[in-house]
Amino acid sequence: MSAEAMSCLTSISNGTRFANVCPEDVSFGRDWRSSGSTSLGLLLVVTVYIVFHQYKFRNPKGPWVWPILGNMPDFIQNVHRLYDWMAEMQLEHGGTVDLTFFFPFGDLQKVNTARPENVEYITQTHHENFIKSDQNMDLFRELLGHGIFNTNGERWRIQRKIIAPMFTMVVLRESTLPLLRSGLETKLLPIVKEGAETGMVMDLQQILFRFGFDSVCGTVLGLDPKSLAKGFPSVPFAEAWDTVTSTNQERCFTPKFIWQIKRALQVGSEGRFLKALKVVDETITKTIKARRAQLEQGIGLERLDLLTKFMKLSDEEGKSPDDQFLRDTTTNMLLAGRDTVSMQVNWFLWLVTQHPEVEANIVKELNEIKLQRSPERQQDATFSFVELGKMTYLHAALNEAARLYPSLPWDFRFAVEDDVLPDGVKVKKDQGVIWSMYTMGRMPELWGDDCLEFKPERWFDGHGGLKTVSPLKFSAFSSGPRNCFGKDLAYLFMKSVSAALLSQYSIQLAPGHKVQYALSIILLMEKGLPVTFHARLK
Ligand code: HEM
Repeated sequence: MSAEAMSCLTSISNGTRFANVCPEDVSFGRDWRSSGSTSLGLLLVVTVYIVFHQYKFRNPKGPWVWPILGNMPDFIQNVHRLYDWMAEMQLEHGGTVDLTFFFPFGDLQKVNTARPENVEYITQTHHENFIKSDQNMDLFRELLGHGIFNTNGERWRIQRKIIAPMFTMVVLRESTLPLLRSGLETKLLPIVKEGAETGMVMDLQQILFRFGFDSVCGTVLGLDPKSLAKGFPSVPFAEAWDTVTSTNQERCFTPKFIWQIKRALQVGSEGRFLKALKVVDETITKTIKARRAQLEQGIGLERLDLLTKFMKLSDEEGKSPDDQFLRDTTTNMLLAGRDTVSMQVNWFLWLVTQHPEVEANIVKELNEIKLQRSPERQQDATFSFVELGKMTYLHAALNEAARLYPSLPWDFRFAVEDDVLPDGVKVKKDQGVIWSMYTMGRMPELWGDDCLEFKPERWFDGHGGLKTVSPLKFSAFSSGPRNCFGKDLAYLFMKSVSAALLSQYSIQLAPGHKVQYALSIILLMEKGLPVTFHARLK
């Protein structure tokens, strides 16, 4: 190296401007100047882009929107506590936030609200502008077909008209409850009894999932998959159903182009989805065909399951529903009724393990109801329809659990046209709008400063009855024309199961276990609910 070059390097290391020190080293100086101006230019472009981006996508209602990444960095950081993160942001920004995911790859910009007046606008007064769009239907079409959850307009209206009358109190009392009581006596209680006698730790979430699946299959298809049995057997239909629902849910948290590539290549979760869907479809189609053949021979006309009832329907021209309608409707009913109720009971029983005073009140109420029984019915492990109606405290406690841990924490629609929500937030055509039942149950302005506490007493009207609360405040079952018409069935299930268990057993959470929800459309517990059962003294 020349002496001049050496002196140059020394100057650099001394921090002197080497263009002055080495006037002869022209090429070195020119390189530096051109790469310096390139860097400056680049910096300027990036700065202008960021300023423009922040101006165009400025987000007064939500976290900082990163160029390219949108809100993905915050999302990834908070994904393990998604619903609480959302609740914190919504409360901080007056109830509504804007979030943008994968901005450059598609329309994943969402308005997230928890304001009751917005929910009323979306689900009731302007529900025709907020629909289940093609984007929504693409996610679920293979599983739900054109069933009630996955349709709009006339097709939805007709299904609602056909299905809703099948959920009357008479039907629940005459058809659903006997099936439920028999399942409790022959399946769930014997498993729990064995667990209590051996003192083993059992996953209550798993037990409830299996019991929920068998019950809903009985109610909807008139089929008993026997998934809740000693040793928790592997049942292909039950396992396929679990796989189908969990992998289908993954799509909701994955950019469309990614799941569509996986779907085309049939790999990963999409590969598992397709395999499991085949098992589900085959089982349901086989059941439909077998039932139709039986009914045509006049066999089983008295059956009480929904499938048989649908098959017996006929329109003005005497036509009964075709196999595709039956397949889609029964799949939608399985989805509606299984995880929702099982998980609602799961969260409720966990809360009871954490609140001995609530447990004591429930047990007192159940004992008082049992005392009114005739002597020959004293030992019945399950409760009658009339008895379930008397369980006011249990009902209040279940409401309270659904307020804090609604089994559907969010719901969403897409805007047909540009719109403005009552709180002034603009929604663009085709944009997604989410409303959060999880946040609504935790808003001090709706429930008071003690809103995070589990207090069944808040549901009482002061005269021994339960308060009537607007679905825009207690939103777990949604509101408006697309509200949940399975609500009475859900309470029948939740009360029957909880009363049968709590009247006989106290439940204790396994020591050291921390309950945390999973990232899922239905609020599940990430690592189940390990508990022990302890028989109550008679
Ligand atoms: C604790 C249990 C339950 C909860 C928290 C719940 C909650 C909900 C919610 C939030 C919706 C609105 C969904 C949407 O906008 O797409 C809904 C709709 C619906 N639910 Fe439930 N549900 C429960 C149990 C049930 C049960 C047991 C059934 C019957 C088997 C049922 C049948 C339905 C149906 C058919 C709809 C669609 C209504 C429509 O789109 O017109 N639900 N439910």
